[in-house]
Amino acid sequence: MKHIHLLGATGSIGEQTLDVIGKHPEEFKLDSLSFGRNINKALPQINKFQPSLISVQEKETADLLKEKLNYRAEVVWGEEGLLEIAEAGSEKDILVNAVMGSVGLAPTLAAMQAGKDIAIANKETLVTAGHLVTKLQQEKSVSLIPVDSEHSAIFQCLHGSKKEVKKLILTASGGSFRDKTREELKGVTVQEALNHPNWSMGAKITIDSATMMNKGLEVIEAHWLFDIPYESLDVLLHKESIVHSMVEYIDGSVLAHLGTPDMRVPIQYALTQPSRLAIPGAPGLKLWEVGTLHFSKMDYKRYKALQLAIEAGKQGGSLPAVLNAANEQAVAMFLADKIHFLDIEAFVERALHEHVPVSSPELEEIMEIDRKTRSSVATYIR
Ligand SMILES: NC(=O)C1=CN([C@@H]2O[C@H](COP(=O)(O)OP(=O)(O)OC[C@H]3O[C@@H](n4cnc5c(N)ncnc54)[C@H](OP(=O)(O)O)[C@@H]3O)[C@@H](O)[C@H]2O)C=CC1
Ligand SMILES: CC(=O)[C@@H](O)[C@H](O)COP(=O)(O)O
Ligand SMILES: [Mn+2]
Repeated sequence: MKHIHLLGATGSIGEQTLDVIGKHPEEFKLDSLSFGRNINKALPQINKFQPSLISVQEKETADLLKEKLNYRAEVVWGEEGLLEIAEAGSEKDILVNAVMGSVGLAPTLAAMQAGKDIAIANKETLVTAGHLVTKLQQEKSVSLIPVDSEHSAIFQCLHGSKKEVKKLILTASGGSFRDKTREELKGVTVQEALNHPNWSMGAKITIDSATMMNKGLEVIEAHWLFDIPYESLDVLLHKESIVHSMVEYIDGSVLAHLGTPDMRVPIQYALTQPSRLAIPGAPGLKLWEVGTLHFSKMDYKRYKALQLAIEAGKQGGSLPAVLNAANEQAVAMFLADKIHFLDIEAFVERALHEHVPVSSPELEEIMEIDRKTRSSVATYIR
C-alpha cells in the first residue's frame, strides 16, 4: 500500500489523481491533501477519502471546512500548511505536487528534505529553482518522477538510462491558436484562449499552451529532470497530442511514447513505476480512428514565448525565475481581461530585460525575485 500526499486536489491534475487513487484502493491510501479555495469541489472528495491532514489557502476556508467535515481531521492553512503536508507521514510516502505556480517550490524542497519521493506535475518548481531542487535530490537520494505528459513519455522511453541518447524531442500541440498568424492573435479573447484542442486542463496552463510558454517551461523542466544540455532538446509541432514525446539515439533510432490525451496515464505511472496498472474505463488508443499524425518544424518567430523561455533557461541563474513569475502575473492579468493576449509575452520580455541577473540564487532570493517581478509586471498595464 502506497501512502499519498496530494497538493492541489481541486485542480485538473489533483482531481485525476484522486480518480486514480479511488480506482485502486488496494494500492493507494490518501493521507493528506491541499486545495486553495474551492471548498465545494473539495468537500465530497475529502469526505470520501478521509485524509487525516488537510491544508487550504486561507484561514477563513479552514474555519468553514472544520464546520463541514463529517469526520475528525487536522486542518491547516497558508504556505505553512503546504509545508506541513510536504513533511507529513514517512519517507516511504509519495508527494504528488499538483499545485499551480511557484508556490509549489518550497513544499517540493521540504518533502525532499523529509526524504520523500515526489511525483512532480508542478513544472514551475523546476523552472524557478532547478539548480536547488536537483542538488537536494542528489543529497537526499530521493526520486523526482515526472507527471507532465512529455516528461513522463521521455522517462518511459529512457527506461532509467541516458546512454547513447542524442536528443530529447518534446512534442507541442500548438494550443488554441495554432492555426492563427501573429496578426490574427491581436484580437483573441480569454474564452477562445481557454479552448485547448486536445487537453482539458487548468486555466493557467491552458493559456501557457496557447502562448507556447508551456513548451518553454517544459524545455527548462526537461533540462533539469534529465540533466541534458539545451542543445540536445528539440521541440516539434504535433497537433494531435498522440505522440507525447520522443527520444532519439545516436544510431538514428527514435523511441516514442503514444497514447490518448489522458493525464491519468502519467499520473498513475508516476505512482506505480516501473510497474503498471490498468485504468478501468480508459478508452485506449485506436490509431485507425486517429488516421493521420502530423508533425512540423517549430516556428520560433511565431511562438516568441518559447524562444524567450529557452534563452532564459540557457542563461540560467535567476532568469528562469523571472520568466516564470512574469508569466504567472501576466497570465493572471490576461485571465482577468486586463491585458491583451500578445501583452503576455511582451510583459515577460520586459521583465527579463529589466532584471539584473543573479548567478546562483538561494531559495530566499528566488522567492524575493518572484515577489518583486510580480509587482513590477502588475504596473506594466498601459
Ligand atoms: N492540467 C494538466 O493536464 C497538466 C498540468 N500540469 C501542471 O500541474 C500543475 C497543476 O495544473 P492544473 O491541475 O491544471 O491546475 P489547476 O489550476 O486546475 O489547479 C491548481 C490547484 O492548485 C490550487 N492552488 C492554486 N493556487 C494555490 C495557492 N496559492 N495555494 C494553495 N493552493 C493553490 C488550486 O486550488 P483551488 O482551485 O481550490 O483554489 C488547485 O487545487 C501546474 O503546474 C501545471 O503546469 C502539467 C501537465 C499537465
Ligand atoms: C498534458 C500536458 O502535459 C500539457 O502540458 C500539454 O502538454 C499541453 O499541451 P501543449 O503545450 O503541447 O499544447
Ligand atoms: Mn506537458
